[in-house]
Amino acid sequence: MSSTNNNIYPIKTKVSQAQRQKLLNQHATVIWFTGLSGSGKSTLAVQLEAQLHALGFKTYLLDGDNIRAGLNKDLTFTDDGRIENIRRIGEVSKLMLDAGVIVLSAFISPFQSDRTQVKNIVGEHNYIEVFVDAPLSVCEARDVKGLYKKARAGEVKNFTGIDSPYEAPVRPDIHIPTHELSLDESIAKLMGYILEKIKLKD
Ligand SMILES: Nc1ncnc2c1ncn2[C@@H]1O[C@H](COP(=O)(O)OS(=O)(=O)O)[C@@H](OP(=O)(O)O)[C@H]1O
Ligand SMILES: Nc1ncnc2c1ncn2[C@@H]1O[C@H](COP(=O)(O)OP(=O)(O)O)[C@@H](O)[C@H]1O
Repeated sequence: MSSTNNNIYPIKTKVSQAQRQKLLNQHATVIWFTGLSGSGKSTLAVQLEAQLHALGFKTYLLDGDNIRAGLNKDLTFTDDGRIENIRRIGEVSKLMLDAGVIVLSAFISPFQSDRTQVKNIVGEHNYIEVFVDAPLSVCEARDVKGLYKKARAGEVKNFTGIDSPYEAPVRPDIHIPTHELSLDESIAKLMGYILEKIKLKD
């Protein structure tokens, strides 16, 4: 018997991912929302999940604030904290894909290399990247949680767009400029792209 890594011996299940997908009648996919704080990731992910669920798809939404309140509450907003945050969410997303689920992941995920790593972890045919795009000035004016104000006052450190970087995706699968599109228009654009991809093909 050979070990893959330090005496770890993964078991093989009797039920395959293909069988789980068939039971759920969907192509398990990760829909990855990336963008500045206040760009609209959570709003879009919540609405999209509701619409997909209403159509009978089995979904689960992973959202930055929720995950950082539990699984990842040990992590900070330093570069290293964010890198580990996204690595873990990539692995969680992979487990959920294995379960056959449509995963909506809404994280700032500011670094291109981390998003590429997630794509590699879950497989590029199972990954749809959504760039939720609004200029920093618009996100700051929205200031949904008052965090930009705190960051400008120096009360919150390492805030994305202020004193921590955001690397915009160069070739996202979908680009949603939320300062130009209404929520309904944004959801229509997302549905138009995603519905075909998550249908199970024979
Ligand atoms: N320093 C700093 N920078 C950015 N965001 C901050 C920070 N501190 C707290 N918050 C809150 O955490 C949410 C972002 O968490 P994420 O896990 O998505 O961030 S990351 O992907 O690890 O960069 C983010 O949620 P969104 O506004 O929905 O993006 C904030 O509510
Ligand atoms: N097209 C749009 N899509 C998503 N949110 C929008 C859009 N237009 C305006 N907004 C507003 O922008 C804000 C985005 O906040 P939120 O979803 O919490 O962003 P994030 O999760 O990226 O931090 C909300 O107040 C939302 O109503």
